[in-house]
Amino acid sequence: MFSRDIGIDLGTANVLIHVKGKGIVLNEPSVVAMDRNTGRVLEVGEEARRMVGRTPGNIEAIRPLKDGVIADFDVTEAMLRHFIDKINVKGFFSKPKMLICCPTNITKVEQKAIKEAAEKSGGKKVYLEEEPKVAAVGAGMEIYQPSGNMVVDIGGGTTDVAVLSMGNIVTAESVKMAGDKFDVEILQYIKKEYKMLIGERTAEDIKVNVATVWKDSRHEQMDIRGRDMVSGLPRTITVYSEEVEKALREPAAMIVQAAKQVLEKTPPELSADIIDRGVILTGGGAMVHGIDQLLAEELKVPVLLAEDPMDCVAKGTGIMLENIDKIERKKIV
Ligand SMILES: Nc1ncnc2c1ncn2[C@@H]1O[C@H](COP(=O)(O)OP(=O)(O)OP(=O)(O)O)[C@@H](O)[C@H]1O
Repeated sequence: MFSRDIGIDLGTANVLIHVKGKGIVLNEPSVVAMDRNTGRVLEVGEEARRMVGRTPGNIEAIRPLKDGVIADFDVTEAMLRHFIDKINVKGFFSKPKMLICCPTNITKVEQKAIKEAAEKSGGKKVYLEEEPKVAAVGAGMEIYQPSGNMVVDIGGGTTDVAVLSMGNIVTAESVKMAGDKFDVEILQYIKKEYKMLIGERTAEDIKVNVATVWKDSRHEQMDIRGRDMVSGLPRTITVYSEEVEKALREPAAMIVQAAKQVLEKTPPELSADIIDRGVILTGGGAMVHGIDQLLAEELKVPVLLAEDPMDCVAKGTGIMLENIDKIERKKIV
């Protein structure tokens, strides 16, 4: 019977859902707005994100997955079910297979609960897969060959670095430093340097429009608004690429360090392949200006940004589900 298998990138910053034959059908921030008094979920996704930093006392906008781990399991489960229900799985002809890609560091108990939540939402068979592997597949790497492929997946909460060969991870590292932490560093820099408080959204705007992690490669400026810590009044200042580059030096160095550690542990034959093929960057954090140049300089290997880096995991789930199909069909024959 016609089936529409579903792949889910359950990320710290965003949730993406890929449906076989349709492509990516949902892409929303991993945010849930709740009533603090009743515990009731008010909004999920984009609507909830608009509320971050702008809610009255009784409403809270939560990111249930923080730093690449599940900070609030019940809310994560509610969010997952909301998104699956939104794409109306129950309206599909047959119950779909689901492949979910969740943070690398979650516990066995959490894995089981995520599987159960997906099954309850209409999944026939639910698989969980490791994020860097799926990201590499989604970026078009031939990870099933006996050769070394290196991927650096810079998400919202974590950066996962992995060398893969013959379909499996050979060496890997995961650090809690990625796109969202860059926002926090920028926020803290503005606080320290200008004695001004800004919101998460403003910090992210600075990261996207002004920041760079590669010295002298970007010369932008932006007027930003916040609250003066001394007078308590609204204030506007101008920030420049050069100062943000300095503020992001340390966090960027942590990502470089994780990649170096992986290369140091990689068997020499696979290292040779990586020199030929280059390192592929995936995840939204990989779009931070200059990170490809910084890594290329530090690792002494070519570094390439994947096409649509934020979509790699979701696309990868689609490709992997087709492979599962092929394996299962072979078993039947
Ligand atoms: N143009 C851009 N420039 C810089 N950063 C960006 C850009 N677009 C998105 N980002 C950042 O990408 C991050 C989100 O990436 P992504 O959606 O891949 O994370 P995730 O998969 O949800 O997280 P994780 O892998 O940690 O679970 C956010 O920090 C966001 O600010």
